[in-house]
Amino acid sequence: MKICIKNLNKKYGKKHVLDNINLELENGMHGLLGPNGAGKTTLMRILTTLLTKTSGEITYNGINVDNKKAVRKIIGYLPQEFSLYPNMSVYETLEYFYLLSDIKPTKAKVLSSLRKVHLDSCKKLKIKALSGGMKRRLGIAIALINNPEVLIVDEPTAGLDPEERIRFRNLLSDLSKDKVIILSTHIVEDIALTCSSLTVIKEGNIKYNGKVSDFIRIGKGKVFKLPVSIDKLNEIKDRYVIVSTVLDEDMAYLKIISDTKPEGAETVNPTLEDSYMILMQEVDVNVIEIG
Ligand SMILES: Nc1ncnc2c1ncn2[C@@H]1O[C@H](COP(=O)(O)OP(=O)(O)OP(=O)(O)O)[C@@H](O)[C@H]1O
Repeated sequence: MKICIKNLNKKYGKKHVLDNINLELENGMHGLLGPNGAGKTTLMRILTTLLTKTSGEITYNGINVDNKKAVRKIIGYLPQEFSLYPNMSVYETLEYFYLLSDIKPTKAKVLSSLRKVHLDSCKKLKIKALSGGMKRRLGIAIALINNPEVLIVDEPTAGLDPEERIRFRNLLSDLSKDKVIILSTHIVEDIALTCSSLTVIKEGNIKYNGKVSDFIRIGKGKVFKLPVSIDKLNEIKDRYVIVSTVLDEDMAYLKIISDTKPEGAETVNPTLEDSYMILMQEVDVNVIEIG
């Protein structure tokens, strides 16, 4: 599968929300990252045919996005919010969505769908008894009913506990072998651990598109560990972008971003988050107190 996006624009009235987006996406896990209001959901909703573009062209192996009926057959979408009937069981819910998709829900098909998302042992549970992670895995099973070649997931791990996040990430990685998966998230770690390529959007413009490994190199030679005494902290805050602060007695152990190496600092390998911070030039101080 190859998705080609050419000169895509979306305006709400005079507001230019997507500004001449050009992208090519192939099979594998593709991350979509950007601050609130960057245009990620708008882009995903246009890709799923739920929203019409203002101008530009999108094709899926040559099939134009304007051909909604054909495109909907090849796309599965897990939106940020979705509702299910609380008193239906997991099995009944999936059966119901099979019917909505005009596919006969044989027992073998429904059970195979549940197995894919590791919910076969919970088939009798009512929706209201599911955890957030189980509900989202069921959402994936629903999105996969048509065996889509493209799967688009919006913030799937927000609010999940670490165990469910890991399980969900592994599920997406397994599915990405023969699909294009577009994963939009604010959780940079999810992208670092699952995606091979990445698009960063800010204010409707693409700031980066390419391999995750190349993106991380943006931060090479610009990220440092710097121990300072707590009384010098304010002075340092004015001079550098601080990505994390660990306080221990009268010392602060900082991770900072700087174009040049400050005195007393140690150069460290950048993470995806550090490189993202450099690209965005936004400060998000993370204070962990010890003792
Ligand atoms: N229906 C609408 N009418 C007018 N403006 C809209 C509409 N939907 C979204 N916007 C605006 O478009 C911009 C992009 O919104 P979008 O939801 O695509 O961003 P996002 O990157 O998904 O943000 P978030 O990470 O917060 O979900 C925002 O400025 C938003 O206010």
